Amino acid sequence: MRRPDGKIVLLGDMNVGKTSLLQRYMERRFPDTVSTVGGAFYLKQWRSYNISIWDTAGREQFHGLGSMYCRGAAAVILTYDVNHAQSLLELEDRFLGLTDTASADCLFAIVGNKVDLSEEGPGEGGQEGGPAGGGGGAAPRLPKQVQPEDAVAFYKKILKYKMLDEKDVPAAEQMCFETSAKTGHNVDLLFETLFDMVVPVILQQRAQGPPQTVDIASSRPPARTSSGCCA
Ligand SMILES: Nc1nc2c(ncn2[C@@H]2O[C@H](COP(=O)(O)OP(=O)(O)OP(=O)(O)O)[C@@H](O)[C@H]2O)c(=O)[nH]1
Ligand SMILES: [Mg+2]
Repeated sequence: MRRPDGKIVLLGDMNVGKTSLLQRYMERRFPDTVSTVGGAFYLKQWRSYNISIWDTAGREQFHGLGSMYCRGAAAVILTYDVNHAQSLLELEDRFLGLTDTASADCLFAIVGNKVDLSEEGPGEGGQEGGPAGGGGGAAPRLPKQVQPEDAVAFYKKILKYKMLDEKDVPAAEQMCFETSAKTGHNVDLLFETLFDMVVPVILQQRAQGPPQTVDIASSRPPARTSSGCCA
């Protein structure tokens, strides 16, 4: 099996759409999901690099596994639901600490998912969304509870927590995304922006010594999603 050169990990509360985002990107569809048990990964070839993308369980009972999945990560995608303010608070309270095991150069992306459901968000109708409103059985729109500025403020808190200087890391505006796994809005942009950014981190990790990525040949994640999405 190909050995991954670098690792990206999705973290966030249950139900925010981590599995759906990954399936939208890797399989170009929005299937029904079941709450993830343990974790699962996909392998993505990007240029000449193999990047593993790990989906984790948001459920409290699997919380202890999070720091294991983050070990050596080149990037972490901290995911929340724009229509559910508590999911952003959970990132700070429960998930940020799990990233202590990530690479010292780890990049952080903050992703507000389910914008298709919010009153101000892009509607359904293809990869880049469509007209707002969406008739014909579309779910009723919800008041958006988290604004982009809230995500930017959280990004700045992360820099403080990691004791990083703003000028040494990508700007908050570059690392905060609003997505819809349902319509595909910004999903390619999110993953492909990160892939391009992790390549220098991978090169840096290589220069520092043996990779800290999980050896897929010998690792056994505790369980896979029932969608069986491991590549
Ligand atoms: N409308 C809408 N629904 C979404 C979106 N993303 C996910 N969902 C729905 O939200 C529910 C949870 O999605 P999952 O992808 O399973 O969430 P998760 O973050 O992986 O949850 P855990 O595995 O429990 O941590 C499912 O019913 C999805 O269909 C989105 O962008 N828009
Ligand atoms: Mg999941």
